[in-house]
Amino acid sequence: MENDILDVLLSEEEIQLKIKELGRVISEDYKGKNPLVICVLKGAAPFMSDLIKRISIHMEMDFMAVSSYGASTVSSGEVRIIKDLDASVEGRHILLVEDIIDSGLTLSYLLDLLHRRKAASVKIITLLDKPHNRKIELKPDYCGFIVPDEFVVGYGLDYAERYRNLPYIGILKPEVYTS
Ligand SMILES: O=P(O)(O)OC[C@H]1O[C@H](OP(=O)(O)OP(=O)(O)O)[C@H](O)[C@@H]1O
Ligand code: HPA
Ligand SMILES: [Mg+2]
Repeated sequence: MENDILDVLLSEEEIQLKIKELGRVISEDYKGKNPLVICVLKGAAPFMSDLIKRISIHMEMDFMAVSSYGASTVSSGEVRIIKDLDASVEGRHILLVEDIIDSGLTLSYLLDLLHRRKAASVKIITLLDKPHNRKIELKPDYCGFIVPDEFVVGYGLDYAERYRNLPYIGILKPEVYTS
């Protein structure tokens, strides 16, 4: 598995330090709001799990599973809901947790959905932002790191469902997905 990684982009330590800082800011910004923190499965699961431990105010969590990449490095453009939320979002302050924003298609679909379901507010927190190939203009409210235009894996991010279990974020060798 490790042999397929070209370079380590972000170490475990760098990721954890950033999450601590993001948790502090979120705790301040959402004081008294009891936010509903929504994890966009599967990629955001490790980030969500580390982030909530750094949030020091009351909050609730829920999960949604969507997929648009399948076994490809390019978005299919079609976002499929695989698992919907358990609870209503009406009147709630929502914080959407993502691992990466790339084309922007996944989040623009979810933003639209949550607004139609009458959330009081919807904000986005992403660990990684890859702004180079946006198909839709979209800016995160909170962001860990801007990453280069490379296919990255690890810490939840996959290629064809693999590499999610790497504890760091690395650049995948192009021969892995071009061969
Ligand atoms: O901005 P976009 O181009 O839409 O790409 C970002 C989305 O793509 C990946 O999820 P994917 O659909 O591969 O599902 P997964 O989280 O289960 O890996 C990633 O986790 C984001 O949710
Ligand atoms: O660079 C990426 N890596 C893994 N999953 C992704 N989904 C969108 N971009 C990426
Ligand atoms: Mg995802």
